[in-house]
Amino acid sequence: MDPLACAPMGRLIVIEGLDGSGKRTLTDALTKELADRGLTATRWAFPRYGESVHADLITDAMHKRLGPLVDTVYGMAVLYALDRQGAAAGIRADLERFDVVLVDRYLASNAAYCAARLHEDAHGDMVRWVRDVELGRFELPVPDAHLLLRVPVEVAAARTAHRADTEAGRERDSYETDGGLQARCSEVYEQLAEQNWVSPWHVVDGSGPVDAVALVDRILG
Ligand SMILES: Cc1cn([C@H]2C[C@H](O)[C@@H](COP(=O)(O)O)O2)c(=O)[nH]c1=O
Repeated sequence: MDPLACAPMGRLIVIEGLDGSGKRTLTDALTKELADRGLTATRWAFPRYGESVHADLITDAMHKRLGPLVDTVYGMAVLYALDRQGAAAGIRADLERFDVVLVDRYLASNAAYCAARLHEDAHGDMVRWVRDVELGRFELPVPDAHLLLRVPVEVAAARTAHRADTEAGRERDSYETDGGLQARCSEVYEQLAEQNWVSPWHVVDGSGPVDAVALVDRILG
């Protein structure tokens, strides 16, 4: 074997969608389907609650624990980006060890949610900023593909409300209770998918069960 040949890198697949779109369930189904095909997979989720100081600061802001202080879109965008920067080396290492690395929310969440909190005129600048900072300056591993779980905003909202009622300690955060934000966010996601922002996007209907077999076929080509 050529000693200079590089080991093949795993694929970095990002799962995106509104709060309540079913990202966790889809990630579980993909993990199982990949294992059934004899492929190794691991997973990450952002923000890294309980694992990074940046995620702790995000939680304070999301649950309105800042008192008279205000969170700003820019401040939040930086915190989310720093949370990911702290994970970059770990993700890179996983890409060398696993066939597939599944990520539940990545920089596209920052682009979609932060843009959705700004006037439409500023959306382009926000989306560019996220890409330049996270992939450019922070050098995060670049995704090979994005999966966007498309669900009507009302369906996603009903799911997060149900989760808050039935799961202990799963109180809805300030983004989840803001229907206007979720609706604008959904629009930005559609634009990112349309542009194949950063990598190819696959749109998946998340209102019912997802066919993981067909989806893995699509992703792996
Ligand atoms: C990962 C990430 C999440 N978010 C938002 C989306 C969610 O409403 C919220 C928390 O994510 P979660 O509900 O999936 O735990 O943070 C961003 O605004 N930027 C990011 O980079």
